[in-house]
Amino acid sequence: MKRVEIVQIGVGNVGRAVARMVLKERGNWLERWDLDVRYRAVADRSGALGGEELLEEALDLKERGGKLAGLGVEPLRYVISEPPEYGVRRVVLDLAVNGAPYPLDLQAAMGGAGLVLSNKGPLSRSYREYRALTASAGEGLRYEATVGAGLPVISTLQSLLRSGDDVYEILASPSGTLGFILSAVERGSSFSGAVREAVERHYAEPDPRDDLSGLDVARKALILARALGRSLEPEDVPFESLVPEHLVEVSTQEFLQRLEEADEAFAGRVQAAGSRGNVLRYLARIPAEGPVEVGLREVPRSSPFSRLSGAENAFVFRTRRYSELPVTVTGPGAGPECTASGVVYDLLQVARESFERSEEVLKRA
Ligand SMILES: NC(=O)C1=CN([C@@H]2O[C@H](COP(=O)(O)OP(=O)(O)OC[C@H]3O[C@@H](n4cnc5c(N)ncnc54)[C@H](OP(=O)(O)O)[C@@H]3O)[C@@H](O)[C@H]2O)C=CC1
Ligand SMILES: N[C@@H](CC=O)C(=O)O
Repeated sequence: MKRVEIVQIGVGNVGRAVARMVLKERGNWLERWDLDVRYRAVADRSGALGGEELLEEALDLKERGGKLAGLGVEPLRYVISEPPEYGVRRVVLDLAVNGAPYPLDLQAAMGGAGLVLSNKGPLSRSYREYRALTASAGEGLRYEATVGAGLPVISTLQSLLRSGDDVYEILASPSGTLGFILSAVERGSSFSGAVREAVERHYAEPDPRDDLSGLDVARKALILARALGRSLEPEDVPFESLVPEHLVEVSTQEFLQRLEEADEAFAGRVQAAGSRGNVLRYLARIPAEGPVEVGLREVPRSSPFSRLSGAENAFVFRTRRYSELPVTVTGPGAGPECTASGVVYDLLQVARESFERSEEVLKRA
């Protein structure tokens, strides 16, 4: 039997969907691949809860907004420092937000654990830190869910590059939240109502201003540019904010309460584009060379981007082999269930490949 233990950082909307999917599906993995997957620990900001005994209770507690500390936790760094039992493969799932777990991700990768990310933070720090993480984790790193949630975006890019194609540029509408808001306002919803709905559907980042400011799109563009082989720094990807100036500094709670103050101006921008026969979309252009562009664009109704609605994303890969008719990946690009699918697929790939690699080594020995 091939034994795998999960250390999961983050038990938020995505984290809970992942844990529930693993608990539901793992019986099939055991039957099909002899893969025995168990939780070593789940962690939130209050610490790490070990084992599986209280896992269901922990998921319910987090659903209600509680902290794992209430169930008894140890520091996450202790769990990461302690190696798994002999023969057990560890996979760390970083489903947290922003860059804080980076040192633990790095430590886990250096210790030989697999690393699966939905969190964009660890891959969008300085280029030096990016290289340290990707070099340490090697083939054990997967991050499909960081861009386009469960859509096969990173894997499509990697298969184009690995098969020897030249990717000239990626054009994308990569924000579920911004796509949802823009298409809702086009149909007559208010900006405030659309933002609140994106939050309720769990498309948005914990602070939706990380979506509205363009930061989340810039991070995705940086991840794609780096996957293309470009050694860019975060400041090489400037982005255009849609957050009203006077609501930048207030708390998240106050921002959500005062959203109505931005309704008129936002509707005005959408209507002005509409009167010219266009729509607004928040796009990213990631060329193989030259500046990466991220911002709000007015696109004609004939553009494939104008047809996107709700949390739909689109990624258009223009390459040497696909120059006239580009490769396009499109579908829902946000939401806990879709994101969990991407994470769970990566988890299985990392785990299975890790056992395959050691079987190869044994065969050669
Ligand atoms: N929602 C979506 O559609 C998608 C999300 N993602 C990415 O997935 C990640 C998770 O998103 P989501 O679940 O919606 O976010 P949530 O805010 O719902 O959950 C985040 C979780 O991470 C925990 N956390 C944050 N910082 C730390 C830390 N330093 N150490 C340990 N735990 C930490 C939080 O702990 P606590 O509960 O204590 O606050 C919380 O449990 C984000 O990075 C997001 O960008 C990617 C693709 C799509
Ligand atoms: N907040 C993000 C979630 C996925 O990365 C989005 O809206 O696209």
